[in-house]
Formats: sequence, C-alpha cells, structure tokens
Amino acid sequence: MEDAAVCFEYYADLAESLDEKQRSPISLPMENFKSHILKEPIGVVGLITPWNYPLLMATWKVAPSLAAGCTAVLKPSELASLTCLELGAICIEVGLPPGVLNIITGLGPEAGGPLSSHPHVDKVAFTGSTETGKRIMTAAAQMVKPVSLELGGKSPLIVFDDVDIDKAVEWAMFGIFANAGQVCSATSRLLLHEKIAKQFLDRLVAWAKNIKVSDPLEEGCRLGSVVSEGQYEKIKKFISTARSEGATILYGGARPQHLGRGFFIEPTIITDVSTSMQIWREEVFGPVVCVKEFRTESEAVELANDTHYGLAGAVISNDEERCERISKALHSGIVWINCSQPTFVQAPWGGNKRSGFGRELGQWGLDNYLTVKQVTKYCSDEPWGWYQPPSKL
Ligand SMILES: NC(=O)c1ccc[n+]([C@@H]2O[C@H](COP(=O)([O-])OP(=O)(O)OC[C@H]3O[C@@H](n4cnc5c(N)ncnc54)[C@H](O)[C@@H]3O)[C@@H](O)[C@H]2O)c1
Ligand SMILES: N=C(N)NCCCC=O
Repeated sequence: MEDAAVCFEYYADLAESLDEKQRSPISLPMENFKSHILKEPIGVVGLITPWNYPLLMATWKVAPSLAAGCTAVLKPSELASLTCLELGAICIEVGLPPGVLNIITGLGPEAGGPLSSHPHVDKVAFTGSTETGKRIMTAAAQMVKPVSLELGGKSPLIVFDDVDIDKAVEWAMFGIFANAGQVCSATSRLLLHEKIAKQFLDRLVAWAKNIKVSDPLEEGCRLGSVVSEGQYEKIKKFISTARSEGATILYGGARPQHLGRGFFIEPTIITDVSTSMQIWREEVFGPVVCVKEFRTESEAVELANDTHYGLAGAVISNDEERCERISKALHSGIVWINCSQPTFVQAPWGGNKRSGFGRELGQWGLDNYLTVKQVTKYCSDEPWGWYQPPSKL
C-alpha cells in the first residue's frame, strides 16, 4: 500500500516538472531555423494488469499515464480486481474528472482483448505472462498500436565464494520466497560457487525451515498461500515434473503439515538440476528455487544468461570489480548487486528478450505515455529560393 502511495506522489511531482520541460530547444546547424520539442500525452491508453501485487502493478501504469495527461482504461486481473475498484472509488473521492480513469473488470479475452484491437485506444501497457503478451502484441500490430510489455522471468542469482554465507542466504530467500515467489523478477535460479555450495545449501535449508508459513494476517508470517487453486496445482506439477526428470527436492515440495486447507506450498529447494529440465527453463511463479553449481566466473555468466527471459539478475560477492563485470555481462533490464528484489520508484523497471520491452517507473515510466513532437520554424525574411520564381504579372 505504501509503495502505491509513494508512486502516486512521485508521478505527481514529475507531472509538475513536465510543464517546465516543454518547448526544450533543439540546436540546429542552420541559423534561419529554430526547433523545439513538445511532449504530449499519447491519448487513450489501455492498461492490462496481473493478479500479483494487483494494486501496485496497476499503480505503476495509472500514476504515470495520468501524470502524462492521458485518459486510461484499466483492466485488472479477474483474480484480483477489488483493490483496483477501491482505487476507482478513491479517484471519485478526490475529484478526478469523470472519464479520465475507467476501470473494466472481466476475463482477459473479453474485457482486455478489445483494448488491444480497438482503433480508439492509442497504446496498450501490459504486465502478465509472455503468452498473453504475444497475443496483445499481435492484436495491436493490426492497428500499428504501440505496446509496452512487462512479462515473466527466470532470473538468476549468482553467489561467489567470498561472501558472508548467512547474509547471502537471506537475500536468496527473499529473492524467491517473498510474496510466495509470485514476483516477475523473482530470482528463481540460484547459482552457487562450488566451494561454498554445500555449506550454503545447509544454511539455506536451516533458514527455510525457520520461515513462518501461515495465514498472512498472523503476526510474523513470511510465507502465505498462493493466489488460486489453478496456480497451486500448476506449482505442484512443476515440482513433480522436476522430480520425474531426475532432480532432487532438497527441501519442501509439499503442503506444510500444520496447514490442512488453503493453497499453501512449503518453501521448496531443488538441486541436481540440468539445463534441459523444465524447472531450469520455465517460470514457476511460486516459492520454488532451483540450484546449480559453477566453477568460474564465465561459467556463472553463461548459466545466468541461459534463458529466453531477461528481466532481472543478481550477484553477491565482496569483489566490487567482479560485480561490475557481471552487471555488464547479464542480459537483463535489472541487476541487483549484493541483494535481490529491492525496488525503487525512481529507477527504471523492465526486461529484455521474452521478458518484454519498454520501461516502467522513473522518468522512463512517464515517457511510456508521452509522444514527442518536434516544432520547427523558418525564421528568416528571405524567400526559400529552391524554385525559379515565375515572371511577375
Ligand atoms: N511478469 C509479471 O509481472 C507477471 C505477473 C503475473 C503473472 N505472470 C505470469 O503469468 C502467469 C499467469 O498469470 P496471469 O493470469 O495474471 O497472467 P495473464 O497473462 O494470464 O493475465 C494478465 C492480464 O491479462 C489479461 N488477459 C488475458 N488474456 C488476454 C487477452 N487475450 N487480451 C487482453 N488481455 C488478456 C488477464 O485478464 C489479466 O488481466 C503466471 O503464472 C506467471 O507465470 C507474470
Ligand atoms: N518489490 C516490489 N514491490 N516488487 C514488485 C515486483 C512486481 C513484479 O511482479
């Protein structure tokens, strides 16, 4: 909730400074021309959002699009629409004019589909799965409509042998068990230097056993249930497929014994993973991490980049130069050094490859909803003189 409020405040400030940045001059090589830039709202935008962090993911789009001067149609996930409807009620309360923010609930193809194909929607901003992203891009292409896509990920966390093990273990846990792993940027592939792998895994299991899995309303809860029965079954299938492909479930993998009902899954750690396995390649979107060992820095980078996704990546090491090299070598839109997941509204957010394109947050988030117009003026009294003037009457 706090992150959503901070995001609105941040873009309210950017909206004010946007007015000051209008008419910024372009320097031209000819004195008889002057040129400046207008940044204009792109128009009516369709905002399609997922069920994880339902209010925050909507806010990352609603706040900058309204700050840019657009009108918006928000289509929240059918699994988590209520907080977005509350946002609508708040907008009425604070006097947002009717029609500026419109919220349509419903299923994806029926309520979301028309936003991609309708000629009066000028842009679609989407967060969700790669498969839906492809469908939206295909529909929007028929109208040559711009899209920005924040899709899934299979982000790596690389841990070298020069670290404080317990500190690194805690970041590894936060990277995959926070929000029950239902985070697009979750670091779901853990790469451990072989020298510390055994010790690291022992400590990871010890820390994982210590996580309080419970109803999130209980004090001290650090792992709640996943969003739906469908997601619960999907995660269990990922775990059973990993097992049948020859991986080891080092810890977890089942419903916690003390929770008889609800879609709870233990924090799950999977080892003996090969790069051809489903658990290495596909996004689980649950509290499930797979682990591989590496010997050299270049092997670590190769494993980290061995994915069609490119949202985030993280490295933990006390060697600053190594961290710099790795941050350049990772094919992702976000790199965390000595941590995983902390997110700031000021910094750009988004991915490469099949994790999508375009950036949310920061000034880039505002640019998503602006179009750039050049205004160029001829300011000489001389005629242009390209054509031969006809003889005077
Ligand atoms: N990268 C992320 O931030 C992120 C977020 C949520 C989910 N996911 C991934 O997506 C999977 C499914 O989650 P989900 O159901 O929220 O994602 P999804 O892609 O199915 O749905 C996201 C949004 O798109 C809408 N939608 C679905 N089909 C559409 C269509 N044809 N046209 C227009 N809109 C359409 C949905 O109603 C929802 O509002 C997860 O298991 C996870 O792998 C990724
Ligand atoms: N730390 C935060 N708030 N992360 C949000 C990640 C959104 C993607 O699913």
